[in-house]
Amino acid sequence: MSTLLQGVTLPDGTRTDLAISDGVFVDDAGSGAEVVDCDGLVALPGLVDVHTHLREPGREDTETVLTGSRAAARGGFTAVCAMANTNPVTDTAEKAEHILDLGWQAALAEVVVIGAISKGLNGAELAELGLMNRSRARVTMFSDDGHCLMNAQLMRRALEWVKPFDGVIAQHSQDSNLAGPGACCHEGEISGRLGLGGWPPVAESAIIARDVQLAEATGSRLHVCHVSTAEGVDVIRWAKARGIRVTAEVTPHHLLLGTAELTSYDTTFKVNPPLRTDEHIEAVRAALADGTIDAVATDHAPHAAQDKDHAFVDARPGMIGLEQALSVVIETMVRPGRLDWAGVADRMSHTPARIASLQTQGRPLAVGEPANVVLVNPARTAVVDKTQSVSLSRNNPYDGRTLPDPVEATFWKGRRTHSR
Ligand SMILES: NC(=O)N[C@@H](CC(=O)O)C(=O)O
Ligand SMILES: [Zn+2]
Ligand SMILES: [Zn+2]
Repeated sequence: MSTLLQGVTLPDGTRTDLAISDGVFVDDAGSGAEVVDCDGLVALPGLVDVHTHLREPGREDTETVLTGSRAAARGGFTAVCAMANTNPVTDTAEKAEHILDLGWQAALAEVVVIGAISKGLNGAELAELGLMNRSRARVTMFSDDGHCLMNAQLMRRALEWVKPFDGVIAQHSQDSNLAGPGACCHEGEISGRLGLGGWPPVAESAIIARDVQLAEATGSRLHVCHVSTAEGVDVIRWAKARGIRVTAEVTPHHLLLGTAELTSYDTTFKVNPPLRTDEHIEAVRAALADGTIDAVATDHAPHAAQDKDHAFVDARPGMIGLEQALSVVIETMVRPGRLDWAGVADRMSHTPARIASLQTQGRPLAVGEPANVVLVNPARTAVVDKTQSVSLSRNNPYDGRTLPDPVEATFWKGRRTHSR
């Protein structure tokens, strides 16, 4: 099976042909190769998402490993890291291997398993970190995402535990003790106006500050999930300048959407951390541009209508994002000139692959490398229609919006996993 991507533009702007055979880039695809006309298309290395909720096992009505992989491929992703807050929680080697096997059965993207830090996400007792790492799933990233790991001693132990295998602890940085009663949006003018409890920015930055100090004390790797505040960015910038081993991600929705979405109390826009005000949106965009925030991660969080159709305070937090992630990054970062294609390749492929210790993802588009590639049409725009999603859920915050619609085709290990 060979393919020739003819006349494609690389992230650095050079125009070339890319030949694929047996899953890798080769010098010559041979005479029988399928030729793809890539005139006007940019090739990016397959995107890597370090933060995806796939909901299997437990809520297969909202997403499965298969449907989530489909959404990933459609969004240009060749790898997704599956968060541990399933039911049951991914907190043992056996459960980690189960998710891994489901990923291989779906065979539409590399499904990388994230293990829980604490048993059952209870925040009290460490899960089997070492056994998950030594399992077939080779778990290197651990997170209690959905919950903030509040216990500093447990955080310290987790950081120490993953150090021998250069693992990473990914924290959902929201200090629950600093949340207002029923906190479900940004604390500020908006929470007062809507009469909703708020999350102050310091609830995020105070935990990040604690955790980077623990990362420094242990010499271990910390990853900060979904940074949403200027204050959080400031702490990360300080920590990096000090040489602390911290990486951070921002979601597409925190790059594009703000508190203005909440005035209709539409629970699609309820998410943790909450959508913020313009000053914070500007801060995370600037931080992604200058590398203080290392990566874009979707936090794709599918929910059923029955879990969203409630008063704002009671609805489940989270929104989907795999299919429109690149669209939003183009809209907020590429079109305004804040990231070029090489920058997009870095923030959405090379760097997330490094954070998750993936050997065959985030590689250069070069002979001998695995043929993980997404073909991007930079000019195309469309109106997002949530009913057209291949995700099982419809909590799509971009529904009805005109956005770039870039993904023409995705190839994982040389095999086409999506085409328009
Ligand atoms: N982001 C969310 O609001 N929800 C996520 C959990 C999380 O990422 O914290 C979910 O699992 O639904
Ligand atoms: Zn989270
Ligand atoms: Zn999440």
